Amino acid sequence: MELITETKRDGQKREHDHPAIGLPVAQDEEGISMVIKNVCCIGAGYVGGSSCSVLAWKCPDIHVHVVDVSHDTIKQWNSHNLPIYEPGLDEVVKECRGCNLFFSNDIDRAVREADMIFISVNTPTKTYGIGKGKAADLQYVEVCARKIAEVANGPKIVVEKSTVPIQAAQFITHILAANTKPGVSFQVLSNPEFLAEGTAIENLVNPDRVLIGGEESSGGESAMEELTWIYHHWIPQHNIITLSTWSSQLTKLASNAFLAQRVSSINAISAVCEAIGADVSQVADAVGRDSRIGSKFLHASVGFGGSCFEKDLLSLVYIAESLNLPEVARYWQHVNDINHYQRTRFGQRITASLFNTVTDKALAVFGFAFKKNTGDTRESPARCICSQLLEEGARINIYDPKVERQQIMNDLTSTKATSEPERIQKLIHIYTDPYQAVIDTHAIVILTEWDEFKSYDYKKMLSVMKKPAFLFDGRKIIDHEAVIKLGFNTHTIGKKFTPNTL
Ligand SMILES: NC(=O)c1ccc[n+]([C@@H]2O[C@H](COP(=O)([O-])OP(=O)(O)OC[C@H]3O[C@@H](n4cnc5c(N)ncnc54)[C@H](O)[C@@H]3O)[C@@H](O)[C@H]2O)c1
Ligand SMILES: O=c1ccn([C@@H]2O[C@H](COP(=O)(O)OP(=O)(O)O[C@H]3O[C@H](CO)[C@@H](O)[C@H](O)[C@H]3O)[C@@H](O)[C@H]2O)c(=O)[nH]1
Repeated sequence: MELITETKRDGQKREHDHPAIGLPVAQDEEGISMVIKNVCCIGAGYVGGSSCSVLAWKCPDIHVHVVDVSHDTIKQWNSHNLPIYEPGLDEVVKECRGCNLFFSNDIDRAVREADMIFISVNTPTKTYGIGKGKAADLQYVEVCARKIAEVANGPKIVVEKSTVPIQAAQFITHILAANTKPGVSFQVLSNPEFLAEGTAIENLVNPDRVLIGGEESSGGESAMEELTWIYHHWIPQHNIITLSTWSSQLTKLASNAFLAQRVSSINAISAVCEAIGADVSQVADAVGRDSRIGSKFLHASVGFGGSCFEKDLLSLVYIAESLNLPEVARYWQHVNDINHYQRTRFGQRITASLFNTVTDKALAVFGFAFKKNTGDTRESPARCICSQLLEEGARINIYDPKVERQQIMNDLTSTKATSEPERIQKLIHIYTDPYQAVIDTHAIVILTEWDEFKSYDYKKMLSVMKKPAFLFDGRKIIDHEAVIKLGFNTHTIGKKFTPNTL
């Protein structure tokens, strides 16, 4: 394995390739000795990688070992090119890696050495069998529970960080309890993660709240105290909420459902605005000034994306259906349905505005990630809208500052996206320069809210485009008056189109 040399917080240059052991006993503020904290995290994805990097950074007295089944992912965590893009993450990893933060594939060793084990593996929507298309797939969580049961050699606190349906902690507890050996005991806690991609480091350093759910027993309470002690290194007590396991798990799903519901609510209003001639930005601003409502998550858009909102909404729908609460299930299902409606509506508006056909027309697409400041394309509205346009025969020139070319190609030509991958592939061109991407196109379509899109020279772009030139702002980030003055026919969410007569 390649050795990395990095300058650490003590100013020393160090090389490393494997986890160190034998860190000193930790002490809290009063100088009371706490148990040695060897923390292990199973799953080196967005959540495991970022949250444990911050944990190592804020707790130099804790040894943090992040493990994963994927060799490629771990190789990247141990390189200068991390597997995920998050503002600020590189700096945190650089400072701690090789000191008290380690990444490896040695899951057995990490579990054995840890006194606290975070489970941060993926919990996608099931694509098969019972609950297909709605229920969370817990197979990876179960594999972790069984692995911990198999190799644990002493008392362990198991912390479920993945987003899971209620009752998941019970099934983890059941698997662990059925496999206890002499000298081995387990406590299971729920500690859902609330970071948002693109702002993960900021959210982890200054969280609105941290939830710690556990059992009402002396073992459960002392495990909760241990985890509270870790978070106390940087988070004030009033932001740490202890609650029951079920409340903790349900709060995570409810929080995402509430946020998604706000986006769908304003998007539903945006359709009304377009029909009657009101402006959704004005409505959102005025509605959000009511302090009981607040202004966040009221930005109308092409719809929400990302790996969590849809998945967690569907999981909530499935739970409600399983509990025989069909009205509740329908309510949350509709939040997701409005999201699909919003994406489709925008794609249809593009085709309708371009004289009812986009066949063989070149369109420049700005943005493919599901939101700005991330390279993540999971459930990105751009995937859905591009697929819609490709189905209509449009040629699309895509530019995104962070998404890799291969990722875009995979997303648009996978069997999930199309039944004709070869035809579709020929219609897609990926650009690294937005000014090249617009040459000879009929329209610019903005699908991610990257800040750099606001400051482009649209006059220069217009000069190399076909006329009449169109601009579809699916994120409402451009100065529309300015681009209309330049000569663009400008369409945006939540506002009626006025033909450009200039
Ligand atoms: N991405 C987010 O912004 C976010 C935020 C909050 C909560 N969550 C939740 O956190 C969980 C993880 O999400 P993510 O985005 O980090 O997922 P991810 O897909 O980025 O990472 C999951 C990692 O777990 C690894 N893994 C799977 N099974 C494993 C096993 N048995 N042993 C070792 N490694 C294994 C995978 O290889 C992968 O690297 C999910 O439940 C998600 O809903 C995600
Ligand atoms: O006013 C808004 C706000 C967001 N969005 C879109 O909604 C999606 C989700 O955005 P955001 O919530 O910022 O990003 P995520 O990384 O998906 O984070 C959500 O999902 C995570 C995973 O569960 C949670 O941890 C976070 O708290 C929760 O915000 C993105 O496509 C945004 O563009 C809008 O369209 N309008």
